Amino acid sequence: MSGQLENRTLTAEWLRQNHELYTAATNHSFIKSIRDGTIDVNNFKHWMEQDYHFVRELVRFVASVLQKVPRNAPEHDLDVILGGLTALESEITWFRKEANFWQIFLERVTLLQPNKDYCEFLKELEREDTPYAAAVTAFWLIELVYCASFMSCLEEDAKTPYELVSTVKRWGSPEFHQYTLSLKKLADKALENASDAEQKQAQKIFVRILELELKFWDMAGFVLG
Ligand SMILES: Cc1ncc(CNC=O)c(N)n1
Repeated sequence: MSGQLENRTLTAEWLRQNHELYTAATNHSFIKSIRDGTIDVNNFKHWMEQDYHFVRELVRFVASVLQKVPRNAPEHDLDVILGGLTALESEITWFRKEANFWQIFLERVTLLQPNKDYCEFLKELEREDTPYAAAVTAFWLIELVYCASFMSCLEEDAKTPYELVSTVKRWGSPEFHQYTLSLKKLADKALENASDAEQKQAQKIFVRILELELKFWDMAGFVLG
């Protein structure tokens, strides 16, 4: 019964409608190569240098979501977004530490086109004319793609290399999963209260995020030379 109710939410419906794209974004060959231990370390380093810069733009986006939380929302709603924002601070510290370990020079990275495109899209979402419902739905989905992807690398039969365990735990842990469920609740509540036009806008953004996540993995798993 509760399962049925859950599946009637807009986020669940959109996941069903876009099942193929969602699966492509969460079962990418890059992630599979981590899971089966065959990953080329250069691909991993390549992903990390690009992702660090993406996350810096993500901070600005999450700050914009925080500002859009309705003042009459329960205190808990703001706390969830604030928790997401503070987690990004330790994430940035973690990226720098990892970069040091892998001998990556983060300040020398050239942003590749798929990363630039994604960051540009985040900037659009940061604008005032992107309603809270669309923004919080986007935020949930951005986190969900990483969670669902990296969770698979922690399954019992996964052969994730030891050096990558801290990475996959960052996004694939049960705690991170719980956090994505909290975001999903915020998204569904906001979407329920949104106008038809706002729901349509959020749905478009939903599809765009999945496309951008997929292209981000494609970029990461491909190293020239
Ligand atoms: C491209 C991309 N999508 C989602 C995430 C996960 N959120 C925060 O770290 C990420 N790091 N990078």
